[in-house]
Amino acid sequence: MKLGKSDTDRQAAIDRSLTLELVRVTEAAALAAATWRGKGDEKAADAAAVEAMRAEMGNVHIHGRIVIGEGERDEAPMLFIGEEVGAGDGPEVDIAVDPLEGTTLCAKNQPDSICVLAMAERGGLLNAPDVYMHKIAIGAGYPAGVVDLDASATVNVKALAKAKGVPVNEITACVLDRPRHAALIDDLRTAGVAIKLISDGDIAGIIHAVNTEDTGIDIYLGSGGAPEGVLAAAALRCIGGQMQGKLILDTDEKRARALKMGITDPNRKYRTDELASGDVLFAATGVTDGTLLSGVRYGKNTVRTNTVVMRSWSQTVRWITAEHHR
Ligand SMILES: O=P(O)(O)OC[C@H]1O[C@](O)(COP(=O)(O)O)[C@@H](O)[C@@H]1O
Repeated sequence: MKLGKSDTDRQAAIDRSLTLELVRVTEAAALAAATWRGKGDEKAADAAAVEAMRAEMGNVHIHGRIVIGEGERDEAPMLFIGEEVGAGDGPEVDIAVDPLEGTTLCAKNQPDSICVLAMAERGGLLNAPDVYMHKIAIGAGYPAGVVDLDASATVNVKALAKAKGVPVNEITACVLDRPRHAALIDDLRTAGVAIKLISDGDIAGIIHAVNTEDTGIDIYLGSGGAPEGVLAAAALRCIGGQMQGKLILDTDEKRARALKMGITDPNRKYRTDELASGDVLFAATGVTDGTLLSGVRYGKNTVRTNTVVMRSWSQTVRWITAEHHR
């Protein structure tokens, strides 16, 4: 991975030893959620992940503040927006969490349910309200702006194919399988693109579009949760690639909610480094077996977890398999 000039020129703002502490946090959430795998109860799985993540976060040496979490203080008892987390004896950082991304995937024991956390310098993560976001993402190595949210899907896949030097029918797009994407899916198929439909989990979907050599996916397109968009951008700051996101603020109530969170331009298109800026850490642990990570595995005496942890400043990506004694 190549370092961007702006990354090499600045000092690392977050102590690197925190990366391993984050791994413990997402591991704890995954171990808790895995006990609810395949049991058809999304809420219980999510609650278990939230509680475990919150408890383990108390051991991390930070003055943390949740900017993306389980909702507003009145709707979430733990990991609510604005909650102070961490041991209180380290740097001031902002935290975005999705304690269980793909609650339905976990409840049905389907691929790519993961526990996710990102950490950035204060003010480094967009305080996104819980609304939908239009998203587009591609891997590294393309000129800036080769795809753009304001262009049609057809124009984007043609531009991407040209930049890759392949015919459009060799491009694969990842799209969330939702009725709202019917026209998008039609347009992509008419253009000749192969579509990988996913039932949930667009953080993994976006990371897959950057890991093209491993996944065969060239581009992610469509709308999904805005909080998930910020978390995906945090990952892309570490692994490269391009992403754009635009909040869907289509009612007065949503625009007012966004304004309360400091978003003054409801039509703004955000680049990756505007969704997650400065020094950023990202960690995700697999709950169910997936393309991104293996899920929690129960052995006779040990339980195994798989985690990816990355950092934007060094662009280091670590894959950590841990054996936890029972
Ligand atoms: O299911 P919707 O309303 O289309 O929302 C899409 C969002 O739901 C997810 O698929 C799963 O979210 P949950 O884990 O909250 O169920 C996200 O990855 C995605 O951003």
